[in-house]
Amino acid sequence: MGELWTQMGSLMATIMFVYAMVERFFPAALRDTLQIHTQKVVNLLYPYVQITFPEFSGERLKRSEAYTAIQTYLSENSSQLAKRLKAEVVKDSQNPLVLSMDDDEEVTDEFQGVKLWWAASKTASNPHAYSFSYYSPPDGKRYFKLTFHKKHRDLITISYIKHVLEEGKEIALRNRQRKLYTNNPSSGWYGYKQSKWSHIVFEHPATFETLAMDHRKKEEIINDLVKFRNGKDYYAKIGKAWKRGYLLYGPPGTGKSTMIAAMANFMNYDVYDLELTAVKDNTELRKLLIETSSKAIIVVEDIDCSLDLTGQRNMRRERGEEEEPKDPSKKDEEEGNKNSKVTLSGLLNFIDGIWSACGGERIIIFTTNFVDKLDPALIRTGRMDKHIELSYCRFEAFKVLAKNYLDVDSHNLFARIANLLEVTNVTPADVAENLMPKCVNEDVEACLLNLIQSLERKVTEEEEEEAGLNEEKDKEEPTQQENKNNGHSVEDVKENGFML
Ligand SMILES: Nc1ncnc2c1ncn2[C@@H]1O[C@H](COP(=O)(O)OP(=O)(O)OP(=O)(O)O)[C@@H](O)[C@H]1O
Ligand SMILES: [Mg+2]
Repeated sequence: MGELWTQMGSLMATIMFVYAMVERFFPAALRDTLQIHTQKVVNLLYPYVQITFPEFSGERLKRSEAYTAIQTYLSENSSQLAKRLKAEVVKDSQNPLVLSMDDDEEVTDEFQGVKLWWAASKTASNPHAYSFSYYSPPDGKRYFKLTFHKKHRDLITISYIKHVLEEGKEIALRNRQRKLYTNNPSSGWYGYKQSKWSHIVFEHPATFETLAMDHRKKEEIINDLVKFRNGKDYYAKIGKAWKRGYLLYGPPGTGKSTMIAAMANFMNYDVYDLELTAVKDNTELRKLLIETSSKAIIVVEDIDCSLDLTGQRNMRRERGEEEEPKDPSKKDEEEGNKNSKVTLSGLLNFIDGIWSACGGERIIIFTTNFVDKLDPALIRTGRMDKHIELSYCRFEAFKVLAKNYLDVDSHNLFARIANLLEVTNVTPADVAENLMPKCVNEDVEACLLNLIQSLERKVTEEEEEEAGLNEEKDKEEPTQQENKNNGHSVEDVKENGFML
């Protein structure tokens, strides 16, 4: 063994000596020729192909998208195999500390039975080369190097690299922090911080499991969403933009906003809450649409209150008929609307005009308490493809709320509650409020009894109200009859035979 080391040492020394001689005495031109020929010989004998993906490319030295996608792909798939890892803080990620392989580390990957090698490397540092550049690192340029056997060239260059880039982007999307956006008034669109949307991190805990509604209806919505999410090729095949509209309608407190949050969590989409009254005109509306990303839900809450979009009312005005008397509480709202010149046609174009197709994979949701007030054109199929009614709380929805709030599946008070929920209309919001323990020592039974009391009170109130109405009706009826008989009661008519 000792002899072997001695021989190796002397061989190395000889190589170094010859290399130093060549460097020193060979003319530069001759040296280059020698290098080219040596490379050719090596290429003949070396059966592997190498591809490098530099971190910064292009004139503006922007971080390469391919590099980022490869880094994400390798972090997820191969970081367990690497022995030396690098921890980086990544902005907008669910897990801000991301581990990736360190420089000069190598991992293997396999694709369709073919083995390949990824290495993370960096060129020697040159502190002067980029001293003026903000983007470039002073410690050399990083790159990934992919090595594979030349007989798999087609498979790797055509399929594998595409797979890595797509998978990397998909992982980044999955791990990103989702955002809730709202539109800025257009006065803030210019200047130093020009942005049409402001955002915060979207952190609503609602899910379809916690949403109280009919089980079958819930399943139907989930299936519809899954079909939409996987429908990229289908939408392309039928020549339709990859988007879908949902209209959520029902009384206040029945879970419309909660369902939007559950949908966003289920689909892993961002939410754009569009405040229509802050949009000046149709052009601005289009600009806002262009600035939304794909994998997003665009929401217009209370569409009936946002703008004067009720076609019926416009038609009535055209016919010169009187409008319904205005609710004084809506005065302020309408005054705000006067500043907005967004028209119904602008909104229709927003939903399904040519511009709406840019980006793809978007869901548009309108919510309203009064579905009948909306223009049929606004909610026709193709614009609002699926109409979902969220209604009052029945027993099945109650069971979900009882599970959420009290963690019970059954109780002997459930039967009474079921009967009460059949005869009165209460919203899930009301039921939820009653189920919530009001102090630390309130147990399940106390909460259920609270609910029963509140439901019974409501039933009694409704009965009294109905009795009052009937009484009024009874009083009114003879008066009407008297009027008809010119001031004489039915009995008068019968007795005296007055008839007109
Ligand atoms: N179907 C439901 N499932 C679970 N919780 C619900 C449901 N409906 C209402 N809630 C509860 O009631 C609260 C109010 O519900 P939400 O804001 O979703 O109602 P909404 O239909 O959007 O009302 P509005 O029409 O006034 O905007 C929620 O915070 C939620 O806790
Ligand atoms: Mg709401």
